[in-house]
Amino acid sequence: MPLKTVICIGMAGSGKTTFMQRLNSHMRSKKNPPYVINLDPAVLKVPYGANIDIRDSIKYKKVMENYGLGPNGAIVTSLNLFSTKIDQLIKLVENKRDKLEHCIVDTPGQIECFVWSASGSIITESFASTFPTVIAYIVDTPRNSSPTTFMSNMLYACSILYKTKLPMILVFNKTDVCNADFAKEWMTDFEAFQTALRDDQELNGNSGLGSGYMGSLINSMSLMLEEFYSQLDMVSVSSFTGQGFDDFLNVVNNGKINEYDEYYKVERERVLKLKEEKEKQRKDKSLEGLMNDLGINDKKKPKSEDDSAEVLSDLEEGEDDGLVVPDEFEDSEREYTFASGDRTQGEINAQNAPGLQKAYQEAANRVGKSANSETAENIARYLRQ
Ligand SMILES: Nc1nc2c(ncn2[C@@H]2O[C@H](COP(=O)(O)OP(=O)(O)OP(=O)(O)O)[C@@H](O)[C@H]2O)c(=O)[nH]1
Repeated sequence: MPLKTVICIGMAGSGKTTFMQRLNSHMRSKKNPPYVINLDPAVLKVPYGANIDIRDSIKYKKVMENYGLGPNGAIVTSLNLFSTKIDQLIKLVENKRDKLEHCIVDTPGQIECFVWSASGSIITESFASTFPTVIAYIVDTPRNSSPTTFMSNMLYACSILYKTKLPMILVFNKTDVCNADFAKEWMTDFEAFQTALRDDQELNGNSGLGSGYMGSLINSMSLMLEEFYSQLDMVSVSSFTGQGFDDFLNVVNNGKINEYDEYYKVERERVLKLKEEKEKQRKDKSLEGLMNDLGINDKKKPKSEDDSAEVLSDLEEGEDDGLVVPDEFEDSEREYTFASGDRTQGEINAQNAPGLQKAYQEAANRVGKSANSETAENIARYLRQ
């Protein structure tokens, strides 16, 4: 059995962490322990034993202080910093490929920080391109018993499904408090949802969310979402009592993983190939532009030889051009860093020059330019400036 990844996503307070805790203990009780990852940098306490915890490498409060950020900005920045290490994380999980069957991942409560950030996409993509991956979208059942809240949550889930292009399981949590049968009915019977919306309108009058523009918007949305519902599996669970976790595992292992292999993997490979080709074209183009700028592209003559237009400047010779000269102490180290000398920190400095030179020499060779080491050195010097 290949190792599968389950990424838990859900609105703040939907019970992701409690769900992770219960899933972990449920799997352990079946003698099938998972590999557990926490990607929420802001959580104070993780109630399950995590094999990898983002908080070990990123100090969320320090990120806030050092970068002068608010809580959400700091979550995104923490994820950005962490995503530079994603290949190492994937390698660690890959080492468990033959020993474990599942890897479960908790994500930040501020759903948009993960789902709509570049780093969230990088992390999700990295998992999905290495292991069969499903999204467990956790829904707070009692809070979604109003048709308008339910619809808003489903729209969010829909956007995540189409963005990640990964199989999704809707997990209606907290069913010890409120049964999720109503949700099942709304998802399968359009008339039932319309009736609930009408009832809500009658109950709350014009002040309710189910009335006016919102009401008619939700009405139309519910028609549109029929297609979305048909692509989903739904389970109801209680992270408190453990009810429904066998069903959840059954859907992960037998239903959604097959879907991943049949449809998503093929689609993913096609998209990745397309992306690679586009990226290669973009790199070739920007390298050519760079060569042109430096006047070393033999396809084009240097500008000064054939350009009739002159570049005008208001500056007298020797006049200050306003460029800021860096302070001597400006390159002092930040307090918060990853391992020293790591290029992923995002600093391209003078020490990286030999590496840069080599990389650009190779790049120049790849695009068939007659680049010699002097050319590459020029490029490196240009970039350093
Ligand atoms: N009754 C009941 N309460 C639950 C259940 N699961 C979680 N809760 C409660 O819901 C609240 C939020 O749970 P968390 O697990 O912290 O939710 P979360 O989605 O991880 O929260 P954030 O990461 O902060 O967004 C807590 O008070 C939990 O005790 C459940 O199955 N039943």
